[in-house]
Amino acid sequence: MKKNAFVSFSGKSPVNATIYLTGSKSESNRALVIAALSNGLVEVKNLSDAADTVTLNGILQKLDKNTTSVQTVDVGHAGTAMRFLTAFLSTTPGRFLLTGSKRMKERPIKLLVEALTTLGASINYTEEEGYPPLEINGGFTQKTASISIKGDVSSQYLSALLIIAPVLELGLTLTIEGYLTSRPYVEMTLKMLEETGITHSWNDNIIQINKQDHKSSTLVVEPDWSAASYWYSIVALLDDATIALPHLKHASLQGDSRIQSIMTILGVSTSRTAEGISLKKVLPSSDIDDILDLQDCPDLAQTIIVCAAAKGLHLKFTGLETLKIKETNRVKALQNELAKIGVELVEDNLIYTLVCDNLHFPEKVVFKTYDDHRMAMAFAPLSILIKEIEMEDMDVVEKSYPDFWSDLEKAGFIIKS
Ligand SMILES: O=C(O)C1=C[C@@H](OP(=O)(O)O)[C@@H](O)[C@H](O)C1
Ligand SMILES: C=C(OP(=O)(O)O)C(=O)O
Repeated sequence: MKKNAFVSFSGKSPVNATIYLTGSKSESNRALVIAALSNGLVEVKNLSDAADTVTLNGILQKLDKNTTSVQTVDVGHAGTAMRFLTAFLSTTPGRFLLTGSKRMKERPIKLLVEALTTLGASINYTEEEGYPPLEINGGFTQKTASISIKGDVSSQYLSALLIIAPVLELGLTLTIEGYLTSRPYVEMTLKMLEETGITHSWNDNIIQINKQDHKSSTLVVEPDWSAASYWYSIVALLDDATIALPHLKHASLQGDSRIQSIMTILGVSTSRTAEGISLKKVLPSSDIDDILDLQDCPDLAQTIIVCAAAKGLHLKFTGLETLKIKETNRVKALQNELAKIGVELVEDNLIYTLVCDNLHFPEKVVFKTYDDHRMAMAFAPLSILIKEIEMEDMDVVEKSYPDFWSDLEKAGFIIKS
């Protein structure tokens, strides 16, 4: 049963809180699949509590290597798990039906399936062509090392292919066609592979990985920068606040650490401390780019757009194309919910502009979350400005940040369900 959260802010200022964020979902999901392919050589520490990671871990633990019957693998809403498992199961002897939630069946996977099929994998669609569920006959004889894939739909396809590359008999030569979206996630994949001894070359648009063994190593997952972004929004909307985020790394594997520089324009300064990172409310920097390009960090888009809207900033954004194929169509979801505070997000030729002339904060707003954790977490900070928010389906946050609501309580928010 879905339950709603009633969120308000105590008004107590200044806010001083220390928040221990869970591990990065992206790093955790890579670590799990790399470890599963490493013949027991790679160990993983500090796994995320994110439901997507718990789901992927459960699936990998439960796989039966000795059965010839079809194993049904259900990833729910977990996009990275779907993409990584499509590649992983293709290399794993056995028969699998890889499926997910209703929304997962609307999230495209054709480019990845085509790339794997070119390598030699056996994958069929059981419902709509180009979308999960997939029927996978795992453990293929590789036909070629060379494949190419469009880079502008989802970087997860590339990461999925790169993670299995070291165990492919002929290795992998991956040509990226066109623009590479979410590029830092591909860099994260390669860096984590490097930590486990896997070497690669990346020249122009070609990434090459030879067949090679992982080395005995430990992948230690960093705290989640996407989760940290909601704390930046909270600090930006408060009059006076200091938030400590222990163990968070300034120089991170995660591209979402870019929130540090972006949030200077919304009035949050970041400092490095002996423990990790500390956020403080400051005067906003006036050094604003004409257009903020979010292609490298799509998961920050909702945080930044909602926070900027609440501050009445007429900012412009590009790089939002991939938002339409995530947990929901995030552009539409943002447009619908921002309208409730009088803000429009207007698209013109792939440039999105916040129009805040009618910005207002009603006494109470009910926000919908569209089965999207980031909708709930991006809009919750508005309870600093709106007397009461009713957030639909509060447990949606479990996908990446299960402690979100209890962490808010530590900073003076009041959460009732
Ligand atoms: O590889 C990853 O861990 C991710 C890549 C991004 O997806 P796209 O590459 O589809 O933009 C991001 O939005 C997602 O939350 C996690
Ligand atoms: C898009 C996301 O996740 P995924 O694609 O893994 O479902 C996300 O966490 O914002």
